[in-house]
Amino acid sequence: MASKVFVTATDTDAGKTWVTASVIRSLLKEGRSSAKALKAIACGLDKAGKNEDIETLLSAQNLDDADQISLFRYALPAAPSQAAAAEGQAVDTDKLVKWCEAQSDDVETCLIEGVGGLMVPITDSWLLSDWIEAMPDAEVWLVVGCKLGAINQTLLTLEKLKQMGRSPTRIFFNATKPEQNDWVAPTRKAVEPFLNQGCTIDCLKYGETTGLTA
Ligand SMILES: Nc1ncnc2c1ncn2[C@@H]1O[C@H](COP(=O)(O)OP(=O)(O)OP(=O)(O)O)[C@@H](O)[C@H]1O
Ligand SMILES: C[C@H](N)[C@H](N)CCCCCC(=O)O
Ligand SMILES: [Mg+2]
Repeated sequence: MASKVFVTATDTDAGKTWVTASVIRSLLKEGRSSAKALKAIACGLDKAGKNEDIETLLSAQNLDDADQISLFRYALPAAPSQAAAAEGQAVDTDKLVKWCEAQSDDVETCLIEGVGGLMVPITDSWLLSDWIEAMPDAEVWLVVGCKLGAINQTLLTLEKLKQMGRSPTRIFFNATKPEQNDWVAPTRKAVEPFLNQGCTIDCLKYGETTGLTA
């Protein structure tokens, strides 16, 4: 398994945190303690100042301090450019990339969960795709939230990743709700002919986790 993996998706709520938590649990259970999962930018805090993704990933790693896995946190559940602006701030993208690289240097395997999908603005002039480009040695994994419309979202995402020279090494066809289970196979069937050679395919129905570690 690559030392650095960037987990992106077709959209927000596709299952990035679900997949990332599932994989980090497997890695740590195997005794590979030098693995870490990050949610570097989190948007959406509850009244106690907690973010759901961060809590899920902390719990999967038996950690308790948000600062261990997260750098920028904003209250508004929106794109980072907007969530930061609502607090009179902007994401410092240099700091973000340097922090992710430094975190990755400390461990054998580092999973980095993105935010929403590939074209989400991190700032008004820097997209999530720019974040991936700034981390050229990270593998890209793509999580597909299977539903009507996901085929188009997936092919657009694959096209952009191909243009970037960063086609995914692994794709997850995921159901985030029981009623999405029936969309997993048809979405996979339509997308598979367009996948780059060597891309590993995983299908996760609602409630299923992945034991994958490599
Ligand atoms: N295979 C699955 N089985 C059961 N629940 C799932 C599955 N995948 C995702 N979910 C649930 O669906 C919701 C959305 O998934 P998740 O939070 O992982 O999406 P995300 O891509 O990380 O979204 P965001 O863009 O907000 O980070 C969560 O409540 C999660 O627990
Ligand atoms: C708040 C949410 N859960 C994510 N963290 C942010 C998703 C931003 C999506 C923006 C968009 O694509 O319109
Ligand atoms: Mg998430």
